[in-house]
Amino acid sequence: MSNADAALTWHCNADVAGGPLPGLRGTLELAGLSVACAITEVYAVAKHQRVLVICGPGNNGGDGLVAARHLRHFGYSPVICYPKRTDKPLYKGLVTQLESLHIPFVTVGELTAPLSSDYDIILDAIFGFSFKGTPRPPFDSVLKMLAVPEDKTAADLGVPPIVSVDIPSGWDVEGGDVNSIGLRPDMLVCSK
Ligand SMILES: NC(=O)C1=CN([C@@H]2O[C@H](COP(=O)(O)OP(=O)(O)OC[C@H]3O[C@@H](n4cnc5c(N)ncnc54)[C@H](OP(=O)(O)O)[C@@H]3O)[C@@H](O)[C@H]2O)[C@@H](O)CC1
Repeated sequence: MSNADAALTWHCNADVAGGPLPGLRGTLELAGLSVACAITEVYAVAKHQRVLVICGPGNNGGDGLVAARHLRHFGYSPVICYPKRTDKPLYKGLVTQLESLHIPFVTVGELTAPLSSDYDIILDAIFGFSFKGTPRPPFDSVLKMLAVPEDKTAADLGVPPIVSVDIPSGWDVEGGDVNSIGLRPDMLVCSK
């Protein structure tokens, strides 16, 4: 059994450690762990160690914060961009856990093109099913860095493989890429 499988089994096993965590904390933990496990299956740490985790202001961002912690435990080197934080205790706790693991945080201004020079994978945890309208700052400029127009390739633009949580960020949950954001993830991790 891999470390990722062991972690997922532990989380889902109601007989250990009092069982799964309740409420939003529990769902974030399970979602984030599942995302990290999915990444280990597809992007081996030996070739994809440097992971940029971009977290939005809602629960999609929370999935990303949890995934970053597990990725670190699985041997990856995550770096987090979390430009719009909340004061909610659950989220402050997630950030404290990441800081205690010495996982670096970067600002949007510190992200420079081409991203492939600094990162092997991007984890897109910016927006999920509650995204509405057109992206507002600072996420509009982040999404532009991740966009790959139809007539270009990610390699042309130096955009690393993108793993999106639940929905490609900037896409409408029903209508798709109605704003022509151009974010085209290589992998989507979502719950059924
Ligand atoms: N059962 C569950 O709930 C579970 C949910 N889970 C995960 O959570 C995700 C849903 O989470 P969510 O509902 O918190 O919303 P999410 O998509 O993260 O974004 C909301 C934030 O985005 C912002 N925002 C919106 N539009 C914007 C714009 N145009 N430009 C800029 N900002 C904009 C908006 O800001 P506001 O409009 O309030 O100012 C708000 O702060 C879901 O997809 C899944 O991944 C799983 O963990 C497990 C169970």
